[in-house]
Amino acid sequence: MASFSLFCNSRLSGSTHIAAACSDYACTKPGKGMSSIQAGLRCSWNNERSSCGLSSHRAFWPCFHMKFLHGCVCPEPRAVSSTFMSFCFATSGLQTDEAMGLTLRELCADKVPPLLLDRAEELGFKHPTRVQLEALPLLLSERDCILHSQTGSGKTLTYLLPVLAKISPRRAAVQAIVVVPTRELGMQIARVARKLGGRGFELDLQKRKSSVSIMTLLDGGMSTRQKKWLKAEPPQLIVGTLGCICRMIETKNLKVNAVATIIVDEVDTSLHSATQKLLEKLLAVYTLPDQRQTIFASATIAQHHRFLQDCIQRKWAKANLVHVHSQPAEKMPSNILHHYVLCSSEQKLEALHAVLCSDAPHAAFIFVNELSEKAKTAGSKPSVTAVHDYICKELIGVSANQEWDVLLLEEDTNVDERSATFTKLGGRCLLIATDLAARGLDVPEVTHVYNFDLPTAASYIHRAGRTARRPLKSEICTVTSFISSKELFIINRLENELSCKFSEFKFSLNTHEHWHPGVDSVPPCTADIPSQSSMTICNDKG
Ligand SMILES: Nc1ncnc2c1ncn2[C@@H]1O[C@H](COP(=O)(O)OP(=O)(O)OP(=O)(O)O)[C@@H](O)[C@H]1O
Repeated sequence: MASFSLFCNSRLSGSTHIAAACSDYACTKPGKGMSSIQAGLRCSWNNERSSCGLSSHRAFWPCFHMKFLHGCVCPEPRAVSSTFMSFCFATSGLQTDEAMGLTLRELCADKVPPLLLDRAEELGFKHPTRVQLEALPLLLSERDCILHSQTGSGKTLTYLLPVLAKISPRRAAVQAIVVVPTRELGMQIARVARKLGGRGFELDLQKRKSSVSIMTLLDGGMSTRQKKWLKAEPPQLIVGTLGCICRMIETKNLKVNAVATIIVDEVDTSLHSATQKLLEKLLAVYTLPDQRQTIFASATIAQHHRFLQDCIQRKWAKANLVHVHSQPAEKMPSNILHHYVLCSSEQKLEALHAVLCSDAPHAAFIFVNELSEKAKTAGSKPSVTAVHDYICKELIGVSANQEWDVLLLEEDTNVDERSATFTKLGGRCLLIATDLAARGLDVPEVTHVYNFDLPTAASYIHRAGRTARRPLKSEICTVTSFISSKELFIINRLENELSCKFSEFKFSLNTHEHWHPGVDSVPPCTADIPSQSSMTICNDKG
């Protein structure tokens, strides 16, 4: 038996909503724990306080067994279920979700085929990450959802499991679409989907075909063979860029009448004037929200309350769209250290070389800003290429780390080279890239990220997020930005906007050996911020 307290503004509606919220959330918990949670629910009033007792099955309600009886102000009765959940996680005092002991299998029991769960376990997904814990029950009960959580927190598995579980492998029709901003992210998501649900477990226990066929529709990569395949034997899952998917629908190569789920990954990248029109067509014209489940995902969604309302008003999603905001106080993983190096623009390349030699990262991403349109028209050499060439010249063959695979990724690289670069990612690689590589790419070996040029705050989050990608571990990773003294104010701004602390790496150009950090092993300040979790809910009444 465990209990918690909620403070509400209004007695009557508060008590009703708490009861409704608890049973609503209990209903989203699959399996045998559910009935005992509902049975044990009771509400009573005590000086403006509604106290709910929950007795539950141990396996399904582990967080309540560890800490309970906390107060939580509920500002809006309708938001009570979000408060309820955020409260549970924020006050549970748990460091990792693994510590809660709940397995992915228990969380998804009865809603995800055992073969799919077996495969997830084989791939190392045994315990859910925080966002999986919060969102999977909702997604598995068919709710439309905005998944808003840190980079590397496991959003891909969060939406792929319910999608693959819902697809009927014996029906030759496109049943789900994942929209991605770049071809590299598309290739990566298709790879994860194939590992989970693609060829490999062809037959289920009743000896029926149970693998899902997956196809990518990525810019620049549509062959006649693919178009024929789309028509003759449609795949069940499509992973593609918005432009490519819309083109295929308009040219009637892709039929969407059987689509039951659409996921828009990195959704904030689709909200610019050019792409938003295409997104509008896909979500509100070619397909209808009432006939499908809609999932949006990103680590950065500016003005998320407004985004949620807009989605409902524009009929991009159903009116009961839920915003799952996992750990909102921590914009970035707390195991990332943030450093900056002060140097003039002429010294930058040398400084980068020196830091690389000093850090000797296992694998790293080096981000360089794209050239301005003006510079491009003037025929200037992209600085990303210049950095790549310099690194190759200086590092390869002379350094002790000559086994690094130095790779280049930028917009102007042709499709085949981009695919080749993507397949080489992993192991001991140094990728020099523009922001093309900032979104979603998952190379768990990356321990260091370098900002040769400073990005915007949102881009900083995504670039930094290419490291620290083992959600249930806390190895320390580093992001180093190279700035001139004139750019120091930007660092201050980033500190405020991102709630993180930067420390200076001091360095002398003549003596690379004497590199030393300004402050030794500064713990990231986000570690001091109390862990929180919140979730906003919007129903028919808004
Ligand atoms: N339950 C889990 N247990 C262990 N590892 C996991 C689990 N879920 C996901 N991962 C791993 O965590 C890493 C990050 O996952 P993923 O790429 O889905 O993050 P993300 O939240 O989509 O990040 P981004 O916002 O940067 O795209 C991947 O290497 C993935 O394999």
